[in-house]
Amino acid sequence: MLAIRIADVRYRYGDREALCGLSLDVAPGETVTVLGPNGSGKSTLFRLISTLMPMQQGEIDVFGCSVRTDAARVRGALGVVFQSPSLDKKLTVRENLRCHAAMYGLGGLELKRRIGEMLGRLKLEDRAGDRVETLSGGLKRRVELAKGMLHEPRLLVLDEPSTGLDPAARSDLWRYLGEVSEQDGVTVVATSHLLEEAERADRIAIVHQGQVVACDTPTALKSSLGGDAITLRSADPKALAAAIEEKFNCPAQVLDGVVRLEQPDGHQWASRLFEGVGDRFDELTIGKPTLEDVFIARTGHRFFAE
Ligand SMILES: Nc1ncnc2c1ncn2[C@@H]1O[C@H](COP(=O)(O)OP(=O)(O)OP(=O)(O)O)[C@@H](O)[C@H]1O
Repeated sequence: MLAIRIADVRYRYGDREALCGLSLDVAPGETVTVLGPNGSGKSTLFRLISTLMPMQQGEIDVFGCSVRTDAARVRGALGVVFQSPSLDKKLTVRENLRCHAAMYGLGGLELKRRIGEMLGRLKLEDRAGDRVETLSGGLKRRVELAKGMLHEPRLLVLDEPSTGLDPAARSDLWRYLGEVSEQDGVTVVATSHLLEEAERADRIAIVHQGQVVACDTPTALKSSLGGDAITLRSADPKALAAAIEEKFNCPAQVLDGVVRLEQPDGHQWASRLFEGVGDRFDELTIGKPTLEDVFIARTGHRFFAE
């Protein structure tokens, strides 16, 4: 049984279509990043999976339970970490965890055990009695995670979990997510608009304008481009692209004033380009394809220009 089955989901806010037939399957125990630029529909998808908004069209099942007809069971299987802080600043770390546990009917010795375990795993033991308002951003995120994991969910969904974290705290967060996935078999689905952190997951679902445009392991996505990414800067990029296409009979794309090609043998292409059209460009760069190159290849847009 799949951990999540998302089939042809559409969602509109008035005239604006935020999800346009989005489909994605997630297997139990996987970590998946839903990667997309601002406005691509990630938070809308997160809200639908976590039953915070009613579905309009399409289906979402969590461990076989429909978010439409079985929302209570879906919620029982889910741990949710929101983009905006959900902690009570005036309460201590332990008090926040206790309040959350009450909503799941947890109490007594079992609750004590779970709180102790979460505080230990997230290295929060010595801060358990501190008010949340006195904690750093990274520590607060760890408390959010402890809260999301307290009732031992089978699936953890996180909306932009590294918002406001510095690179070290972000790395800690992903190490922890890797641990819960490997040690506890928890399925992790996190939205992100950060290319570099998306690569920490087993698979990446790239979302553009409310649809999944590519979904695979980070390595497979990058190797799907089949070669090196070559970029050329020129005073007249359109004329340069036209000259390359005519001379070498290969596609050359102009994006944000830069000419781009993808070719399997970048270095040989560099000498060909210098010989053939060297007088038309000022700078040539060759690199292994990045996730941004994958995004450009699949959408025709730059990731951060959206
Ligand atoms: N409450 C709302 N009312 C109207 N339009 C909305 C609402 N929430 C989101 N939208 C629109 O739906 C589209 C998708 O937004 P969504 O927040 O799901 O994207 P996102 O990928 O999470 O973006 P971000 O990374 O900026 O959080 C956007 O065009 C957004 O403006």
